[in-house]
Amino acid sequence: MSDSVLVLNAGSSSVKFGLFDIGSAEPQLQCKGLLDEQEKVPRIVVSDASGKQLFEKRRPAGEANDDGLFADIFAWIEDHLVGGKLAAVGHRIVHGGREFSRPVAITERTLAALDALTPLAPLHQPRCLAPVRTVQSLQPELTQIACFDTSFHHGLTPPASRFAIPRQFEERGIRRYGFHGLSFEYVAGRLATIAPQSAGKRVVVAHLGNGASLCALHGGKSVDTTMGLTPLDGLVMGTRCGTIDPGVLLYLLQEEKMSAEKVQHLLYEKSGLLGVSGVSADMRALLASREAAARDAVELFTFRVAAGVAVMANSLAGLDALVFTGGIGEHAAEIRQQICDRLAWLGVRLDATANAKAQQHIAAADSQVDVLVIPTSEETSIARHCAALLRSQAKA
Ligand SMILES: Nc1ncnc2c1ncn2[C@@H]1O[C@H](COP(=O)(O)OP(=O)(O)O)[C@@H](O)[C@H]1O
Ligand SMILES: CC(=O)OP(=O)(O)O
Ligand SMILES: [Mg+2]
Repeated sequence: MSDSVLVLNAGSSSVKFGLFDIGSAEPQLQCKGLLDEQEKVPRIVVSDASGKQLFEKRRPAGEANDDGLFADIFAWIEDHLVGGKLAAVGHRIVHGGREFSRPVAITERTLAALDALTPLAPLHQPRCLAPVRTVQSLQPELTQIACFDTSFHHGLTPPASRFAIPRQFEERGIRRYGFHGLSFEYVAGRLATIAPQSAGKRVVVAHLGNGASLCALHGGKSVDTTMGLTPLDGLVMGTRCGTIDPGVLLYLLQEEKMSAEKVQHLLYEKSGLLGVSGVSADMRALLASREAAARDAVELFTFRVAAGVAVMANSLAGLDALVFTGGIGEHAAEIRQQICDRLAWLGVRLDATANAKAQQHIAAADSQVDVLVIPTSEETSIARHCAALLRSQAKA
């Protein structure tokens, strides 16, 4: 049996992991797992590549950190590695800042540089970096590789990358970085296989999960995206406000006398679907709710996704394909329908039956825009990057 890579993807509402065999050109998923913290009792669930459950363990609710969780994941994987060895652990790191434009092996210096980016992704960066430290303490010799959400957007140029503030701030790195790049990269690759006629054209990918953003792809490359310096910008998210008049922040600070920490907490953790609905950050709960405020939150979500698609279409000077991915994008037919209804003026039309069944192609025959559902796999993107980096290190 050949070597494996363990991939850890610590997102804002879930921790996902995958064990990949990297013996062949394309990494092969051996097993995958999930910790769903939105359930009342958080559970780790491990299943094989086909989805058959292999292992389940409940975690105590409200743990102070994920150390115990990662120790459990590690123990399970070590027990199930037959033959070959674990060559590396690959991590999804949300912010790579100016410095990290491609995957790197993690050193103490890298870790310190990534830690310093925490103010630019306060919800994510600590969650992404904690498992790096846990693995360091469990297996100090094991290679760990950082793969960045921001890398895929590194080629963004003005005007898409620029904020309208004095230029000296841009020189200091205050610009749009964009996130969810590992997901957009994976989806762009799948699109090239599934719909090669659309892949090279003007494509908008809607990654709609707990965090949500859009990416304008031209020739498979990111040319615009809705997130900015931080993953707070753009669409309405589970608990994040998305685009907001910056005057609101000034008002909260100056007139409401809120501290910067309180404003950060409000905008990252208490806003978005949760803040508007007062019910939940989870789209499943909002769609099931009879509360008017839950409907308001869904309406604002779809309104802003559709508005964002129009902005991305502007960057592409048109729209040939729209792809839905992420937890909401893949599973919520009603949300896809509402968004596409709002985009009818751009020539987007859904086939209601195909949409309800979440088929790969969901555009109606008369749609001017191809519409697809493509399940994402940030873990596969990370495994590919790790395998490539390990191969290049072996050659060097
Ligand atoms: N069947 C479903 N219907 C509606 N929304 C769903 C469904 N399944 C998952 N979701 C939504 O997807 C979100 C999680 O998306 P995901 O991409 O897995 O999250 P993360 O951003 O943490 O990676 C959940 O918060 C939930 O709102
Ligand atoms: C960048 C981001 O928002 O990530 P997630 O969707 O995992 O919260
Ligand atoms: Mg995610």
